[in-house]
Amino acid sequence: MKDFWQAIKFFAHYFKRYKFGMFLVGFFIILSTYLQVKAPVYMGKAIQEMGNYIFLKLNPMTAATANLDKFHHALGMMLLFVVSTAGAMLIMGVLQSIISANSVNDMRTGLFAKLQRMTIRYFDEHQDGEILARFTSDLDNIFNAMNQAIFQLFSQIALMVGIIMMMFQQNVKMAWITIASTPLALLIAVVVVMQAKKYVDLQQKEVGHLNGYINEQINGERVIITNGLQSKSINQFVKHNEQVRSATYKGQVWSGILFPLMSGMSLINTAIVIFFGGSMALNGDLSRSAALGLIVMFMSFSQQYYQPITNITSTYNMLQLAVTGAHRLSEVFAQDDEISPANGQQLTGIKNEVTLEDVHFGYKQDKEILHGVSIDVQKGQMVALVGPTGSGKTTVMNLLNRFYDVTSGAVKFDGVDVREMDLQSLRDHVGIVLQDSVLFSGTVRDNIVFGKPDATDEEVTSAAQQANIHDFIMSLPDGYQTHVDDENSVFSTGQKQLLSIARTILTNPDLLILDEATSNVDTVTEAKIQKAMEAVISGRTSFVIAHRLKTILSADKIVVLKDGNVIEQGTHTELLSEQGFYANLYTSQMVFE
Ligand SMILES: Nc1ncnc2c1ncn2[C@@H]1O[C@H](COP(=O)(O)OP(=O)(O)OP(=O)(O)O)[C@@H](O)[C@H]1O
Repeated sequence: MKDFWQAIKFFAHYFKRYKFGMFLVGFFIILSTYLQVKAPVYMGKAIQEMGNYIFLKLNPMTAATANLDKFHHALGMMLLFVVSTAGAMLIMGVLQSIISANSVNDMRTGLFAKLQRMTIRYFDEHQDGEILARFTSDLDNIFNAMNQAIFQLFSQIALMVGIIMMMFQQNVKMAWITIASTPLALLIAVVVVMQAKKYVDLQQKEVGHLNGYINEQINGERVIITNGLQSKSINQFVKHNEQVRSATYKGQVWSGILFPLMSGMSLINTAIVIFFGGSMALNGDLSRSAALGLIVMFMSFSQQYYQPITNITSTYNMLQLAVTGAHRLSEVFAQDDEISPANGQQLTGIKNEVTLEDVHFGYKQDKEILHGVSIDVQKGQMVALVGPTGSGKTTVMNLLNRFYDVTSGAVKFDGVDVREMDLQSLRDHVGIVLQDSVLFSGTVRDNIVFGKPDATDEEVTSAAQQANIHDFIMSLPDGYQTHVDDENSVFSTGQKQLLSIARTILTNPDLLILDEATSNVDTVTEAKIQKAMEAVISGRTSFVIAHRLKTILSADKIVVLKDGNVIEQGTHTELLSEQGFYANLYTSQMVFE
């Protein structure tokens, strides 16, 4: 129920942007309902007038007075109402399509803009596929429901109320007869819908499992091929697929029986209406032609009356999916934005030093990762962070750029806490080269000038030369204009990092954070990365996460982290002479070199 109200609030938020359109939709719903329920009245009238005409014509005493004027009038009115109903519905359909398409467009833009404002924490805690699903399945479900169910719900409720009112206005007794079977129809509808929902939910769950399985298998294809696990993989897939088939089939059967059941109910109801209408005529309650007109009118009402129940119940699943989608999108919109302090201090550059002062931090409240880390780096110096996997090296980097905030202690630039700084100015002065560098779709040049779009060709070439990637770029068929994207790229992992280094050189950051890419890198590329790193680090305040110790021998300071504590600090020579953890690490690495 909470989800339901949240969905109402969510849709109201977007619909209120289209107040005039919504007003017009409301107007056309009422108009089309009125026209639709009034048409059977004229149909009954036409039949009654035709009956009157026939009775007058058959009687020689009155045959001369018989004419079809009233019949033609009633028939004309019926046609006018039927055509007008179709016209009103057409306009309503166009309006609701416009509102749906625009609202979903607003949602998509709002969602994307929201993602750009969110903290790194959100992206760390949610899988890519999960975030993507907000844009795909959730927005699709919302769009489908808007187009086919939400406005339909309003118009069908209006139609039901309209038919009931019109029936009671025309004949109270016949109205009671027509609606007498409503409780039974509702009971059938609820049972069928609940059963269908059970299997549609199951189907969604099974499709989720199947997609997860496919994803996992595609990612692990190398391991599968290497270990000859193809048949096992297929067998497992067949099992998942069978579960999807079984749930889909049952859901379809239950959803499918709703229409025949309701049509059957509607026909039985029509028979009851004819039976009671007929007996009213036979009992002489009404003239024969009036009774005939009434029967035709209520036959039409009876058929219309079951439409809303059938239509609302058959779109129930669609509405349910839209409520879930709206709930999920509301959750995303409720996430914290990155906070930049009001009137935060502008960072204009590093004059003296960058420091971490007794920093405690944990990604989750109950699990501290860094336990009082203090590091300082003087302007122009290079600090190397080393330590076993999981010791907290990347975490220190995350705090320097304020991806996360410390629990206690502080990260300071020239004595100013990063939490008091304008976030944009901080990020403008910090450059990051990640281990897994990303390429954006575009040309090679676009990828280098990412942080400085107005860079000249000379600047781009110079940055690529310093990063040792110029020659490779020139060997590509279109040079700097070669089109690349992350999935389908001609660049290896190491070359991507070189490109990323060129990108950073171009932005000329005051503080450089570099996570050395050493995995999957051949020795030639490794040597190139080493040279490129030297070029980008030279004279720049920098933090480097080093996996291969020989790349940081010249560091001004090496900080050794273990289990979130700084256990050693000093230059390479100092640490070697200490004969501690670093010395051991270095000696063991040299054995394998
Ligand atoms: N986003 C996160 N949420 C929760 N815990 C995290 C997150 N990122 C890292 N951790 C945990 O924090 C600890 C330190 O991780 P961190 O990535 O800083 O180590 P690292 O020294 O950089 O390791 P590696 O050399 O393997 O990259 C680990 O126990 C890790 O599981």
